[in-house]
Amino acid sequence: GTHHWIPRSQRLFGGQIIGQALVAAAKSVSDNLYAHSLHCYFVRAGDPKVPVLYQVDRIRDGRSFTVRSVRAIQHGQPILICQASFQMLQPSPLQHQFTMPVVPPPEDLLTVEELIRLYLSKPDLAEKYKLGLNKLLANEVPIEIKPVNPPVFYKLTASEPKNLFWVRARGYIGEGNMKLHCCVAAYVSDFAFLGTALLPYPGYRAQFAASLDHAMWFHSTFRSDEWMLYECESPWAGGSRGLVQGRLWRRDGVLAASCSQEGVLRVKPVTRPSKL
Ligand SMILES: CC(C)(COP(=O)(O)OP(=O)(O)OC[C@H]1O[C@@H](n2cnc3c(N)ncnc32)[C@H](O)[C@@H]1OP(=O)(O)O)[C@@H](O)C(=O)NCCC(=O)NCCSC(=O)CCCC(=O)O
Repeated sequence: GTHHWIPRSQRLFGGQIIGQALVAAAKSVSDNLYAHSLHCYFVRAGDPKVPVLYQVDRIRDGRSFTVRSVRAIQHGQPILICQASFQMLQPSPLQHQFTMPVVPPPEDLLTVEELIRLYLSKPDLAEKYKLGLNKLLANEVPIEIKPVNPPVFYKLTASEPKNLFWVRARGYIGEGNMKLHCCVAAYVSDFAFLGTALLPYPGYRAQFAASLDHAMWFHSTFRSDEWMLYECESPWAGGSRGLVQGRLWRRDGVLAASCSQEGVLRVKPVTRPSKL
């Protein structure tokens, strides 16, 4: 595996490692099998200077379900362990899902880049904020995001640990095969996910944040290069960790995938200049 976007932390983006691990697992199963879940642990930081080797163990080929175990390796040591399970299509009368939240369509909302440009155009914006916003703009990620409730940059207001945004992979993937869309969704699902746990704490900034584990369940067909609504919430934080859960919705209201993640979150208070 080679690298795309590298986060500022200079450790490999977790979503990239999961997505590539799923590519590796999917290559070892037959075409009539579809990914339905994966469970991963991030055990070491990924090194952006070298590629990643994905080693797949064929755990079991069953009649309906097939399980693979993948180790992502760098410098001879695992950085991620991932179990992925595939199933042949087996329709059933048992079928239900939650209802997608009602939100404005992506066409009515601005991308993160457009929001940043809007902020940068404000004449009274302090120089130090301009620098930070320009850095964010230069941070070219292969994902497009349209927040439903755009953040007010640099305003220290606590909010509920809930976040809603439209998301899609940049560029055109096409119908392609469903396995590829699942791999791209795995990439997308890790982006800005753990940050949901920090929303109630604007007085603190993350000194060290990294995902510890990530699980996903794929429910229906979808296209990761088309807008999906990512509904994220954090039901709990404690012990220097935060738990986040997410649902990826197709824009027609079909639940495409569910995700869960726990991450280590070590924070320090934001220091504000004295008003005296
Ligand atoms: C999670 C860890 C770090 C756990 O390993 P560990 O040996 O147990 O490490 P550790 O003791 O936690 O140390 C890590 C670091 O935390 C420091 N530390 C330790 N205790 C404290 C403390 N009380 N206060 C403040 N700092 C503390 C340690 O000194 C370590 O710092 P250092 O790395 O030496 O600078 C490791 O397993 C690991 O690195 N796993 C990989 C995690 C990862 O890379 N995940 C994927 C990337 S994260 C991501 O992609 C999310 C992106 C989010 C987004 O951009 O939206």
